[in-house]
Amino acid sequence: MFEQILDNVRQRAPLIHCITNYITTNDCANIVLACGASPTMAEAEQEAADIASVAGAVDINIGNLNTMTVRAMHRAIAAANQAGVPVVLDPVGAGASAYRMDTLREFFSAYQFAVVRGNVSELLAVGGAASNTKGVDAGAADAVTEENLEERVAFFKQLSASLGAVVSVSGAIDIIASPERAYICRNGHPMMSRVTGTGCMLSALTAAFCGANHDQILEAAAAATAVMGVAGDIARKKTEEMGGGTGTFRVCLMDAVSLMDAQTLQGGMNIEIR
Ligand SMILES: Nc1ncnc2c1ncn2[C@@H]1O[C@H](COP(=O)(O)OP(=O)(O)OP(=O)(O)O)[C@@H](O)[C@H]1O
Ligand SMILES: Cc1ncsc1CCO
Ligand SMILES: [Mg+2]
Repeated sequence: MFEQILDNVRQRAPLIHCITNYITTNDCANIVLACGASPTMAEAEQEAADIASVAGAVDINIGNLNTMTVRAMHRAIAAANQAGVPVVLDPVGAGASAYRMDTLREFFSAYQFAVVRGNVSELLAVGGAASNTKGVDAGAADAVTEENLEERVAFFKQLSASLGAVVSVSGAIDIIASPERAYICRNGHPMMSRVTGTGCMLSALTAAFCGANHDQILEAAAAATAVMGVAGDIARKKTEEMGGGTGTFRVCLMDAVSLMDAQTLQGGMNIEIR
């Protein structure tokens, strides 16, 4: 099924409108291209609605907010909701500041999101639980482990129900939850958290996958996570062979997403459903 979802991205090449942070915007544009979709980064409030309303999906990332981009985000999300375009929200740094939490609260009260995708500390904060977020990074104490997996899956299924959105949580163990069903993904490598923006890239990738698969949002979000995880495994191996560090790894990760095919995905992914 994930192979078909990937194939749809390549065949349909959806336009993905991203309003993201300037730290990782180039990586987000490149990962969208790498998977076969077509990115446009546009954050002027004057044009946000025009672009969002004709996109296959919209990616909203609150990593580095300012008054102007928040205004553009409101325009883009409202237009996407009006046009039936799925919106992926990355609540970067949720729990780190009142400004981020207030902005998220405004979003959740006014709009509908297809997927809310972030690291575990961010999604604990979104769900109103105690969060140990370290700025934009997940706190070690919040990690999903084999011991707390059952409890976390239940929490994120419930959060999915209350947000009316798929909840996609990244870390060593990824959880992609709807109210009834969750995919658990155990691919990837800790080196992924030593490169900035792998989560931002995963959100952009999730938007690309949703943009080509409007009728299967849960599966599209899980497939995006599986592709990123398998790419992380491949990149780790390549980096090791080259004796490289995090810089090499970043390039290998992009390569692995661009070269991903059905067979590699099928053979590499470690996914379970609960
Ligand atoms: N310890 C780990 N082991 C395996 N994979 C990991 C690990 N940590 C992160 N990943 C993978 O890295 C990607 C990004 O996840 P992470 O939780 O670091 O996102 P993030 O905190 O939102 O990143 P950022 O905000 O820096 O862009 C996901 O594909 C995730 O599966
Ligand atoms: C480092 C950083 N700071 C704000 S956004 C961002 C990119 C990773 O989320
Ligand atoms: Mg993040």
